[in-house]
Amino acid sequence: MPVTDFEFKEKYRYKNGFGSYVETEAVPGALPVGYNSPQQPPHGLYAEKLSGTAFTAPRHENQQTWCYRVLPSCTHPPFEEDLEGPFNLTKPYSPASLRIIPNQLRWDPFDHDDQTDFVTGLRLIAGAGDPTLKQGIGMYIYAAGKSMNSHSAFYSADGDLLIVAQDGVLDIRTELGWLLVRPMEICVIPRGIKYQVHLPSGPVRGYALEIYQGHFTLPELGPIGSNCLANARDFQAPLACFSEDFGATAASGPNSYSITAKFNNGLFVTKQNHTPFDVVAWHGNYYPYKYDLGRFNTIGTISFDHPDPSIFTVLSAFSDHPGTAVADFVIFPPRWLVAEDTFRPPWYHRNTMSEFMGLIEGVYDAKKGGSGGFMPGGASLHNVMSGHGPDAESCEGARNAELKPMLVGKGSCAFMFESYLMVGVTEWGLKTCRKVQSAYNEHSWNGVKVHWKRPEGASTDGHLLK
Ligand SMILES: O=C(O)Cc1cc(O)ccc1O
Ligand SMILES: [Fe+2]
Repeated sequence: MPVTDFEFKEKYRYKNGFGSYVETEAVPGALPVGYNSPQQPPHGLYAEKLSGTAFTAPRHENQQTWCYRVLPSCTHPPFEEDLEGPFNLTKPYSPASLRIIPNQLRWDPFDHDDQTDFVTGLRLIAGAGDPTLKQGIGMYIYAAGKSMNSHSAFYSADGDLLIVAQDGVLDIRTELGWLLVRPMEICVIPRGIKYQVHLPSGPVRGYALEIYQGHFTLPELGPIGSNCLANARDFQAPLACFSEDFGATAASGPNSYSITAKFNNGLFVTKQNHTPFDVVAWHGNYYPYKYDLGRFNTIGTISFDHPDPSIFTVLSAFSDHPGTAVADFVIFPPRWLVAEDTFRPPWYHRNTMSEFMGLIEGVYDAKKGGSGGFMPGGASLHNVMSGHGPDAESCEGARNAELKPMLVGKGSCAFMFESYLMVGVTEWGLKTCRKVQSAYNEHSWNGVKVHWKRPEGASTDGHLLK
């Protein structure tokens, strides 16, 4: 069900629609009419264009936003590399530092951290490819106990970041307006857009997926038709919202704003004497957005067999090869299972894609919950062609279950980042976090029983006895 318990605030008004062209102004008349870059934009604002695709990208892919702001973004001294910063990567970042292994991995819930904010609490756990080539993905765990300083902002030049709120509320101020993201909600912050994360309800923990290439889109619906899964109207874009604090009049003195850029998975910092949240109006189709996973219209079989999990795709980042995703964001929400004469949990499988999973809340139907199991705030990784499937207990339960209509996953939601890329794990993911469950394989699958009964007349070497 959709998340409904929110306190209405003027700042949480949104424009609905996925990939829509949005126009929003916090002050009437701030958007120039007809022009993008008039000689003198209204109210003494500067026009600044933010591109999300190459200028010459085909129309159906082209993404850009025109911002009308107090000062342009270039007005700051050079960046300096934050070598002491807490970001958990080797410096400079190299894809070669990732451990690319076939082992099935599962992590206990990741620790909360009172000392970090959203940026210092962001940990790369796994990934593939290279931000400098604009190819690949990064998967993150975040844990933060403090709001970001009100004079700071963060952006990533590496890609678009999809944030999955697992525990605690994120109140995100972006250059283009505010997004409130609660557990069971997600948001996407596109490459380059600056933001500041506040924690109105205390500590937070969650997951994030960065795509170094392309953008997230809605999956094709094929014969499903024009509705279902994530409907376009349920995606929400912020409205323009700005502060005034700049130059000699800056309330907090010179260069008191710090801007942190994630650039090739390193952090770089600059200072400036004006707030980056000074966009009074904007228009375009390149903007951050949020989505309430409770609005996902889940579909499934009403006859038999377990369909592919692609029916649960919320967002997909397409590769150049149709149907093969750089990354799919897939959820497993509560749903009715009615399949007859069917092994209802996920089948045992080996997948040409890699599967990173997390649990937002509840219990996942194919895995034990509780201590040592798959727990909210934990994760698992089943890399390319690494066999996996229900643990022994879930398997026996499913083989022997009475197959009446059953609601699975009530109060639960697992998700998957599925990618056609082979994924490597960072040092933090394998060691430093100290959450890897060393007995994952043994506990899950050692107890998988042999049910094979050799039919009368069959030999033990596969040949029929004459
Ligand atoms: O491995 C998993 O649990 C995820 C998954 C779920 C499903 O219903 C089918 C295939 C699949 O990989
Ligand atoms: Fe799987």
